[in-house]
Amino acid sequence: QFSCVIRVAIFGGTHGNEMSGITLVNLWIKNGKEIQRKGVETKPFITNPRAVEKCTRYVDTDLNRAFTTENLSAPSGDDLPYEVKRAQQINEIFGPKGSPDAYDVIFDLHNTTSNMGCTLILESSKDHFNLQMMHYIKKAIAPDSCPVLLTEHPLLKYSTSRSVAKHPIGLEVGPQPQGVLRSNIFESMRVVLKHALDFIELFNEGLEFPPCSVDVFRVWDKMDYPRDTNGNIIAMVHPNLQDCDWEPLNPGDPMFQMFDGTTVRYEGVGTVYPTFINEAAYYEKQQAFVTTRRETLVAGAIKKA
Ligand SMILES: CC(=O)N[C@@H](CC(=O)O)C(=O)O
Ligand SMILES: [Zn+2]
Repeated sequence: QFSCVIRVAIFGGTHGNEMSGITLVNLWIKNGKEIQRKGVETKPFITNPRAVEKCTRYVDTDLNRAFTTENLSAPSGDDLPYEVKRAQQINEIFGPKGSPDAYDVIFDLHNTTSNMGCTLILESSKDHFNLQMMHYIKKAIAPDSCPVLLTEHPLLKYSTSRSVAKHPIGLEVGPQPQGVLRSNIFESMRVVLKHALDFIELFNEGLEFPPCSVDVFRVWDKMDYPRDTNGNIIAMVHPNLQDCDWEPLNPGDPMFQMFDGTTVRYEGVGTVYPTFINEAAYYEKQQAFVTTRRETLVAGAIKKA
């Protein structure tokens, strides 16, 4: 599965207003010492330079939704949206997606305005390499925590920049406003990446990682803000829910506060764990938060061939 040299890319600026990843990647492009590991080729890369320049999420369309087979196989031309052209270039450099030539690992660095702490995003419950890595990171940063969000879902999964790699990993750290750098958020992203690269080095040196289990939050549903018949938002995230990412939300618990002061309560079946609560970038996606359910995944042993 792994060739001799493990190829790793670190993406910053997939969204041009998420400053931690942009800043770290630019630092590492200047001086890569911190991210060098034995037997590992690590490439720091700014994925959406035009959005970074304008300090905006994207220019034409969301790059982190653009890596569909349809986009990647579209005949290239000047009329394509900027991010679709960029997705094709990224797929050429780091992919092709789904092929043996693709990069082994891509870390994609994001910030959120939600109070999610340092979240690892996993795209497949069957990715034992990533599960082992996440297990390693969780142990390394304890007693601090680092929740794993599993985005595997028949309808809600999206085509990310990192998905061109064999093992895609999203790193989502918040709360941090768009266009702003906060030292605590910046440092926690840096620390998680350090442990991740340490893991890859140990794996590359031939260390065997025994079977383990990893607690994850699996994406369950997306919740929109209450709206009037014209589609205008008529409520806010309820104060009891605001900033309570990863905490249980039970049927009957307050969810939204209408502008007229009344409370909208959660009416689902059973306990869910909301996250991406009040994420600024998701207003345009009609999403106030996502619900997740807790699950324990088992990772088989891994060892480099
Ligand atoms: C706030 C934000 O941009 N979150 C990312 C999550 C991810 O990378 O999977 C996104 O929507 O693309
Ligand atoms: Zn982002």
